[in-house]
Amino acid sequence: MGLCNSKPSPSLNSDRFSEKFGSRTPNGVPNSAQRNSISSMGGASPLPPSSQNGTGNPRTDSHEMENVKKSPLFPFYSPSPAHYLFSKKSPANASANSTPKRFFRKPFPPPSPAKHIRAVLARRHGSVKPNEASIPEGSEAEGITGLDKNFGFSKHVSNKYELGEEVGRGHFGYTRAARVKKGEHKGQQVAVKIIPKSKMTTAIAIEDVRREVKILKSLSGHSNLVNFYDVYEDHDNVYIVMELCEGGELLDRILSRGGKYTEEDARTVMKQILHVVAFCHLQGVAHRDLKPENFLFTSKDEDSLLKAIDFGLSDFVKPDERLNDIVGSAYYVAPEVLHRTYSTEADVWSIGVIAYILLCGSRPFWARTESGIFKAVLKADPIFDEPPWPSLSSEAKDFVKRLLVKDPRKRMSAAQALSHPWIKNYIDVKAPLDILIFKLMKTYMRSSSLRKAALRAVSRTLTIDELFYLKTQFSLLEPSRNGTISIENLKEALMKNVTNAMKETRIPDLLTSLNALQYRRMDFEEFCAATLSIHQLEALDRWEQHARCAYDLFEKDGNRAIVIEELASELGLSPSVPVHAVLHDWIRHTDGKLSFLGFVKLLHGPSSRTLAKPL
Ligand SMILES: Nc1ncnc2c1ncn2[C@@H]1O[C@H](COP(=O)(O)OP(=O)(O)OP(=O)(O)O)[C@@H](O)[C@H]1O
Ligand SMILES: [Ca+2]
Ligand SMILES: [Ca+2]
Repeated sequence: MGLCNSKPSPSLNSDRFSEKFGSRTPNGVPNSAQRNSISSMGGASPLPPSSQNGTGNPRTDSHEMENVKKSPLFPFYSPSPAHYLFSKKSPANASANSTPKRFFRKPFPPPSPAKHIRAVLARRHGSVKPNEASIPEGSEAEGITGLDKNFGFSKHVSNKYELGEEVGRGHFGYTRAARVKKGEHKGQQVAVKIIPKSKMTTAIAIEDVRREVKILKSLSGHSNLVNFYDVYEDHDNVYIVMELCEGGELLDRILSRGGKYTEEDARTVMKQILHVVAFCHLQGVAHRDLKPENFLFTSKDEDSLLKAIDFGLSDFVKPDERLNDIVGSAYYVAPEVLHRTYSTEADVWSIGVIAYILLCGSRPFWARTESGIFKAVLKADPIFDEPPWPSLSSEAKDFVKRLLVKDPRKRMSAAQALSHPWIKNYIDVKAPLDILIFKLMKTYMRSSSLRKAALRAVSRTLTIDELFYLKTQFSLLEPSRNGTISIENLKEALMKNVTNAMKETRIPDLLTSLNALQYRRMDFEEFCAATLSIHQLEALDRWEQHARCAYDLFEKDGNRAIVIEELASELGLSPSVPVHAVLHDWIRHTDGKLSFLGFVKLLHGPSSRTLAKPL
């Protein structure tokens, strides 16, 4: 292994530009209510009108950036609907010393509550008009005729729970603290998310609530996921009873630190987010609305546990399935979601946006309008050369960059991100099983022996960091004493993590495609070949070097003479492809063996799309 010694290129960044950027306010944080009401104050624009190009991308318009710099003071801006202007109650966590009208000195506006993509609001509420998403108190569930709003949940929430003060509010529901009135847990404090039925004006909206409950119920139990207790309904509302998290939203903590975390603190937060998201993905659940408002601390302590909440937009996704509805919150949405073909990788993008915000206090993709944000997400590269980035570690930058890769196949998985040097070199992490391993193994098992030999050559060029992740995953599969794994090991590892969600998404079906392992075992060397991701390696600067080294190794003991027709069938080309013209350069004319070009194409696996891809 590691014969070619390919190492990551040294960082070009240094600390010499280190600068504290971002003025702080003396008085602390606005809570959700104030954050929203600040946003509503005249809808203040963070940029002078002349400087807005609608993309939010400074690289697309350096003039815009100059204007931003010349006008350093921005009103704190959020385009979110101002719920509290329409609510009679103020939330319980309003604190007297928070600071409305704060001013930030930043090239981009700091984080604020994210607004859902319009399509999301439309599917829950029908057509969307300004402020429609705000939830009036005591609304009636008259709704649209013909919609069945009976969920079959228990009735009479007040028999068991005494509802208390409101602790938070989103676009779809509001949450109240409550006390258990009777039974084993009498006296215990809980949270009750109340979703008004009057807001469920479409069949999709009703289905979303049903799924929110189903997913929360089936995933409950992970230490970084809010615990589900009960669900009720009455004529007006659905009530989801869960663990009360008393430490507030991650967004509030980011703001209370002037919009920026130290690397060390950001790492602690990231570790917890990645853990719970890797768990969801292993179960086949995409959260689809990851943002700092949807992570809550259990207590006010600095080292409090962080919990994922709000599975209102989440969905089950089978291993080979792609989702296609545009959901989420604009600032956090992944490019492939906008292209309407995506899976769990989209959550990892959102985590990248959160990581970016934690480390520098600004959003990576910003514009005033929804379409402007989308344009930035699709086209713009986030800034990494403005303060504070030059003073942050090169590992931190690499970590964020590898989450914010536009091509989802090249993006790290959540479990992989936990093995990234920025995390694993500094804190102890018990890596979770990665669903990606099973998916890659499935493709490998279906590959021809020639492709397997090519992958094996690549596996021998992996760096220590890349091998670290594979070693951890291999050990989670509990190899026997002679260092090999069987289909039984794979099954047991999955079953250790099984929940009802995994049954729904038929994750265990992945094992059928690995059936060939019934008759043999796999050693670590083959495991590396089976589970390395060519797409991810391709995204690295040193890919060319990797591939050349691998080709040299392949030349020594994998390359053989091959005729064009055989190669065409290896690549799964359709008979309509003019193979002689297309594959001409893929075979070396001197000895009839695979050329470097042919080798790299072969690595991508059997697909006629291989033809279209540049090297
Ligand atoms: N278990 C809990 N403990 C304490 N507060 C909670 C809990 N669950 C939710 N909240 C508070 O209620 C707010 C709204 O809850 P939630 O995010 O589930 O609603 P939503 O309407 O689906 O939100 P969104 O607008 O993001 O879709 C949260 O941001 C949080 O402040
Ligand atoms: Ca929420
Ligand atoms: Ca929600």
